[in-house]
Amino acid sequence: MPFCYRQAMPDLRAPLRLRPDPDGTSVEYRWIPFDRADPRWNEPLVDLAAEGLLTEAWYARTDGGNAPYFMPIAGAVKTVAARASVARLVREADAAVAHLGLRLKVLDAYRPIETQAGLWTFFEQQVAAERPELSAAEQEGIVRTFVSDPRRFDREDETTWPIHSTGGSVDVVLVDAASGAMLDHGAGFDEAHERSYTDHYERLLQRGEIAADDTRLVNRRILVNAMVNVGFTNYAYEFWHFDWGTQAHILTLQDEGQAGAPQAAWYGTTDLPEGLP
Ligand SMILES: C[C@@H](N)C(=O)N[C@H](C)C(=O)O
Repeated sequence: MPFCYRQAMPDLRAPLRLRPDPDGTSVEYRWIPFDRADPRWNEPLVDLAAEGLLTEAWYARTDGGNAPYFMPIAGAVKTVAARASVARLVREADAAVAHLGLRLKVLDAYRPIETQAGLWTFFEQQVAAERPELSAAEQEGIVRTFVSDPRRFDREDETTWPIHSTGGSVDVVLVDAASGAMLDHGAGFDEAHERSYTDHYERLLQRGEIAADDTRLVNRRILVNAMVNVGFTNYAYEFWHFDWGTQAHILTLQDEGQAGAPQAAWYGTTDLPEGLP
């Protein structure tokens, strides 16, 4: 049974947790240890589409429709794959939004290092072009907020493993079940802007700048509450990013001060099995 405060009938429209440090950026998870004795350590990656989930391999798209990239990212895989238990939990979250006429759609999960490097380069170039007044260190701080750093990756060094290379991280959005159209979450997927911070619209509501029924606020609440209720943690700077079993998952549980939370991650870096393109 995964560690979580699962509610039988969660209020999917409940307000979201606010980041404790609204000025902080990015999360340093690499010092969280791994438990290689955990039975889930060797759990296989599975194709999420074959598991009945809606998927769209955003980074592999060749039709130019994958903003903010508008082109495929190097090494992107066509299969949206995640660890078997992660697939099961996403299915549970998907079922929890069905009564609202909604589905979850997974845009990325397991990610090869080459793709992680391609994303890092994209954000480096974007931030440099948009924020030339910032120092190189300040620019890197923004890049780190939106992408895990792949540059020191070493299979033998567990402090260098980007979370998406473990199959325990998933990037998820809500879509209308009938039309398949992506809902308005108030920011685009992978949009490097404060609008993407999960609590952005909660803060606007607190300041009286939006109404309590604002679609962007409500959609974001439904997505995050559905995923968190089955055991995922959300990355505070990306409304779409969720973890289970990764170093970021453990770090977030610790930051939230959850008593009895696991102390070590159970998914390490892995490879796509042969047969999954
Ligand atoms: C690039 C974005 N979709 C993402 O996955 N960011 C997280 C923080 C990561 O790269 O680990």
